[in-house]
Amino acid sequence: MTQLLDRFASYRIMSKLRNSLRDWHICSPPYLEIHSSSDLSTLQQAVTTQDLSFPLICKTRVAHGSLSHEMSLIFSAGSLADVHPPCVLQRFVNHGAILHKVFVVGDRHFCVERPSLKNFPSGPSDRETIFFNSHQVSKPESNSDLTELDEQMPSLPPPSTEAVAALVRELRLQLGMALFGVDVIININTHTLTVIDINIFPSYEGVPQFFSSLLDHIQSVLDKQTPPESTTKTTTSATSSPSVSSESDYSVSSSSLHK
Ligand SMILES: O=P(O)(O)O[C@H]1[C@H](O)[C@@H](OP(=O)(O)O)[C@H](OP(=O)(O)O)[C@@H](OP(=O)(O)O)[C@H]1O
Ligand SMILES: Nc1ncnc2c1ncn2[C@@H]1O[C@H](COP(=O)(O)OP(=O)(O)O)[C@@H](O)[C@H]1O
Ligand SMILES: [Mg+2]
Repeated sequence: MTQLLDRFASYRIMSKLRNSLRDWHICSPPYLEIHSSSDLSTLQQAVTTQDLSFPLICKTRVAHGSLSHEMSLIFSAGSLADVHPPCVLQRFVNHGAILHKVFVVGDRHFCVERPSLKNFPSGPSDRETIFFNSHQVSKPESNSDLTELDEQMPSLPPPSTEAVAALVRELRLQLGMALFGVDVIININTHTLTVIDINIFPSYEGVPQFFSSLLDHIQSVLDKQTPPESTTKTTTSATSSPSVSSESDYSVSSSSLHK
């Protein structure tokens, strides 16, 4: 669970998805971990070596808390002086300003559309670094110049239902969690489903079925935990089992309920 608090850890999980989900053409953008401050030329060299093309999006290593949503868009090698380690530099992927939030509750998941960053021309440019807070661009009510497309573009296909289901199945296994969120975008050029973020405590905003799904999930956890003999002794034992408090799935759901 703690791995999702650290973008270095969660991005390693994300980058392995390309192999495990090869048949579904799911990927995550290439990125570079910046552990500590170094001189500009070393950083520029690292970016070139990793074949990271501009623009780049820079995000803090820490993935939760108010400061973790402060990020920047960097358009040239000279502007790499604007990064503040520890952080990740990730290739910016044009996606038509649409974010798909996938909210997972046990065996079920729900997709909700959100606003997102607009497209930017590929390749380096002399544009100044743009500093922004992700809550300005990807909350349901976000209304920012950064999410207004500068050009008309054909609408993108929604993410494939089967590919999203495969992604959720794989992440559930890898994370060993039943309550989490995944942010995905569709690359406007390749239509590839691209994973950009995994969230430990998503809001489930826009999912009216959340509470009933959560109850179903808790019930299924309890059903799996109840020893077979006790089910025959009393019909109420499944809902009163005290052992549930040590179940990690339940701890997570409990925290989510308190958000
Ligand atoms: O990192 P912390 O400070 O815990 O902030 C969280 C994350 O930003 C969540 O996802 P993301 O990182 O993708 O923005 C977000 O959920 P949603 O984006 O799903 O709404 C939560 O929104 P609220 O639960 O609404 O506060 C927000 O509290
Ligand atoms: N690689 C990327 N390419 C394009 N847009 C991105 C990329 N990564 C993030 N974004 C945009 O930035 C927003 C915040 O990034 P995200 O990694 O989800 O951070 P947070 O933890 O703040 O939610 C996303 O909702 C999306 O609009
Ligand atoms: Mg996010």
